[in-house]
Amino acid sequence: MDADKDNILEASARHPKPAGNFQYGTAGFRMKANLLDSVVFRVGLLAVLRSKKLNGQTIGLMITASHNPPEDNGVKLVDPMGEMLEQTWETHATTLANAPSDEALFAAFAKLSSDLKVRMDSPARVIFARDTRASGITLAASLVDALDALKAEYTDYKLQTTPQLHYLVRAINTKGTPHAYGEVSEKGYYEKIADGFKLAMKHRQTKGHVVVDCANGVGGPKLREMTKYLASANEGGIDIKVVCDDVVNPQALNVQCGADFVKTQQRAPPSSKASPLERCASLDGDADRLVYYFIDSSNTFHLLDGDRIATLTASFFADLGRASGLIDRLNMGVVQTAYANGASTRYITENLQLPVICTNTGVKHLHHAATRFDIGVYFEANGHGTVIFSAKAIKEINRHEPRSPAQADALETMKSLVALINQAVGDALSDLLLVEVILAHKNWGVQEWLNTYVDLPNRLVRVEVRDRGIFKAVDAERKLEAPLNIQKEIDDLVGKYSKGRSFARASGTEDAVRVYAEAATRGEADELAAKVAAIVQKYGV
Ligand SMILES: CC(=O)N[C@H]1[C@@H](OP(=O)(O)O)O[C@H](CO)[C@@H](O)[C@@H]1O
Ligand SMILES: [Mg+2]
Repeated sequence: MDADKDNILEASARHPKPAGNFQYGTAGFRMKANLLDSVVFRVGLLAVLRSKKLNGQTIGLMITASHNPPEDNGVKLVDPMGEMLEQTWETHATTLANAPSDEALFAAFAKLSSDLKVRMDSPARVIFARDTRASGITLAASLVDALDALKAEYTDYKLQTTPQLHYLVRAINTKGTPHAYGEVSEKGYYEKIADGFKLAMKHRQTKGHVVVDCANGVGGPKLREMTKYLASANEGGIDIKVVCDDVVNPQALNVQCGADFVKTQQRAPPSSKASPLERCASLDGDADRLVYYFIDSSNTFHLLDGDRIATLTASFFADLGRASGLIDRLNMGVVQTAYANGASTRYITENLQLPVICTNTGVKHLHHAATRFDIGVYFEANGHGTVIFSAKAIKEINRHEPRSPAQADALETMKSLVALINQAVGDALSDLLLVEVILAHKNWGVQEWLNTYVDLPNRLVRVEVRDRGIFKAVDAERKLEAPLNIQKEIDDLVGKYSKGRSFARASGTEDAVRVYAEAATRGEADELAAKVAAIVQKYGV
């Protein structure tokens, strides 16, 4: 520890902490890039500690601020199986990030390593990557300074999507085991997904092309790369038209395009030249979120968001379960948050007859709940999600003896989807191909997909209050237990609206309270949202 002490103190002096309080939030640390130097350095120290604690398993570190503006950046850690960092360690990250001086930082580091019984002579391995933000290169250098100070082994994977980094972490840590996830390289990532796609598309064909807006981020070059591993549509592959892929000008990132723009603005990027019924999709800045959309023959815009991807995917797996004869052996379910449109929840429970779990916001909560199913489909309405398979599901799928050619076909498709789907984390590129496979199997276009159910009109508003901390949510964030009496006022109001549903909760990523409302008509949804927002405002002064 003494040698570490000198090294940490010396290196930390090059990365002084600015004023302010930092918090490892829903998506790691995220803020203006010029405030992040010390944070990234310190998260690097924690990554080393985490790897040592786990006997040298590889930990991932991603430098990205996803859909935030170009001048922001962020950092998050990836655990050995490609999952998000274990929650108790988020607190440790926050502790290190806020140590007021180099000495205090070392003291906090030493205390953590002793409290957590980390063997400092264990090896430490870290891999890292970044999105296309201009600040990413300097921040990666701050990270390397931390890794060098503690003599950790590391690999810089440079530009990658967030899900690619998760893939690499999982592939490294499962290499040579019976659960080997795939070859440890970017090429291995494309090959695994493309092989799954090709198998799933046997005897099927995609209809026309899909236009993909890449938010002018890292998803652009990576999607182009992936297309090299896929055949064109007339050879059983897919025609992908990549747009909004300007990564030369970093200022263009997420501006007037990308999944967050499309979802929150409920419209196509202004640069879109889509014609009626043309299939369009948008990724976010680090390519872990995906939404689809189209304009119909009367030029009306329709969004096919995370709820739609969840319902489409769940219905397809239910079909495959029945067709393969595995339906009774595997339990299947969907995980959503309170932001899921009520019509989607109803469609899943009533039409698909599948259970739905509602969790707190943040994919780690959804992912965790989805592990309760053998085949768990989870998506946030904003387009972040995936499907995960239990060990039992994989075993059943691999050993089941089909009793007919139809069963064999369904089983083959299931196997190929296990390869195609990025089970470590929601992945826009893998989700895109998953949707394309399902549409091809169902022989559907976007209109048929939309026709499965009718969304309830809804409204999401942001309310700024003095202290959002006083709003304490319970029941998967659908109710407020504090301030006292606020929930009763909201309930009384909601009761007056046909198909009314509304809730308020403090955002985990922004200094605001979010209010969501849905009702039978657009006018009522807007009115309900405005009135609940007024209640929040009243309690928030
Ligand atoms: C309503 C909404 O879209 N909330 C987002 C947003 O969380 P908030 O806690 O609502 O700020 O950011 C999270 C992280 O990116 C994402 O997981 C979540 O879905
Ligand atoms: Mg993202």
